[in-house]
Amino acid sequence: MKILLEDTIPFGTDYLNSVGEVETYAWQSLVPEMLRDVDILALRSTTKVTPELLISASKLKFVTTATAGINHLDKTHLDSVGIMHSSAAGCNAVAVAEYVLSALLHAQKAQKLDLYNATVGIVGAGNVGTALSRILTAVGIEHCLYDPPLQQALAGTGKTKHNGQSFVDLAQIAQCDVISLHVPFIKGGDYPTYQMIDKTFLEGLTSNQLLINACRGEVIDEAALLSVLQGEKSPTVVLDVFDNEPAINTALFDYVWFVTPHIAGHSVEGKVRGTQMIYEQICEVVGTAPNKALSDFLEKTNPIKAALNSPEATRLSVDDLIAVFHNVYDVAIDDEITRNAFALTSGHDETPDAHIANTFSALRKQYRVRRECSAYALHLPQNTSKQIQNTFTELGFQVSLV
Ligand SMILES: NC(=O)c1ccc[n+]([C@@H]2O[C@H](COP(=O)([O-])OP(=O)(O)OC[C@H]3O[C@@H](n4cnc5c(N)ncnc54)[C@H](O)[C@@H]3O)[C@@H](O)[C@H]2O)c1
Ligand SMILES: O=C(O)[C@H](O)[C@H](O)COP(=O)(O)O
Repeated sequence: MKILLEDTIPFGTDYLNSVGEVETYAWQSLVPEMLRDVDILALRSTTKVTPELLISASKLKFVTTATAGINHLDKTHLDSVGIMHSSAAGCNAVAVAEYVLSALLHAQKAQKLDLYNATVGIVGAGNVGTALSRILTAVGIEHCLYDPPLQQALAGTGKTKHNGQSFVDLAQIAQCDVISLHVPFIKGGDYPTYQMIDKTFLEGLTSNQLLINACRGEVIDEAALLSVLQGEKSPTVVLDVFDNEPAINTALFDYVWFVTPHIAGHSVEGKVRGTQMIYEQICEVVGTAPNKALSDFLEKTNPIKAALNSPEATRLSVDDLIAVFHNVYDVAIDDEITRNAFALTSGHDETPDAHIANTFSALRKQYRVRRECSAYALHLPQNTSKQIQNTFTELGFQVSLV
């Protein structure tokens, strides 16, 4: 069984070399001829699986992506030619939720938000939306959900809430202090998401609101966003994703608070979990039992020793949360790296458009090592209250008192 893997899949060969004859291809080098004798193809989101790519793939029986998003797979075509397909649903949900938490903590620090009195509107309550809801519940931040397909599916089973949270409509989401987008990019059908955050929605926002997009750029009408951002009552905006990646519109950078190059889900855990998931799927297709685990591939981290200002309080203070959590992930670091990379305009011989696309892609490919809360042992003072210990445990830390 020949398995062709994109070289962006961490530990792909280590996971799969006992399952079949593994070959890798360099990122962005895949052409139809390379698929002539391939049975299984595994890739990530920047490789588009189109009818043209598959023209010679007569043996191909399974395509899988080590990512949550699947809009790069032409599912209609795969179904029509009988090629099975799958994805790593939920692999990086926690990473994205941690990205959003970091943005919220910065908003509190910058006095853009009173976090413990704010409401977060989560658009899309799937794996990422649910992971974010869990984090917000752990920290005690009010939130609500907008997800008509899920709401309808749950209504069929007599449920009106998801994860204990209520559903609202899009008009109510538009009133929230924070709006965080976590839907797939879907064109057409009953619940399209293409530009669902449209001109009218954007023009209704005020300077007291924070809009975060870490799902897909196409979900926002980006031209309308730029025009609103250039206006008087522009909301604060955090963008991890853009229209037309990697050839993005960098004019947005001057108006957006934090910009990052589509890395919200790029924790080590998020990526390796993706590999673990596609490994298990491929084992099933091949008919072999998986015998490798995530823990075989994840290295240990150094512990974090937290000196809390108010360890005995019954509620974790935002300052103490910031002091601990920004050891794990700080979106401002990625914003700075991104802006610095795009600021280097000389020393290359590319056209401006090619320079933007290459810079965006390079930032993603060379992304730093970033771990999730679950990778860290957190040492708290002996007098830390049970409530604060629980909050950190629910955030994923391995908590102990020292
Ligand atoms: N920036 C990143 O690094 C990153 C990482 C992971 C995922 N993503 C993106 O985020 C998306 C969501 O990820 P996920 O893992 O939660 O996916 P998911 O499939 O688990 O959840 C998506 C949710 O959106 C809901 N939904 C679909 N259409 C909707 C609509 N019109 N209005 C409201 N809700 C709708 C679905 O019912 C579902 O509950 C992915 O498809 C991917 O494009 C980005
Ligand atoms: O859909 C996803 O899982 C995310 O957008 C993910 O970050 C994509 O990562 P990529 O394949 O582009 O490295």
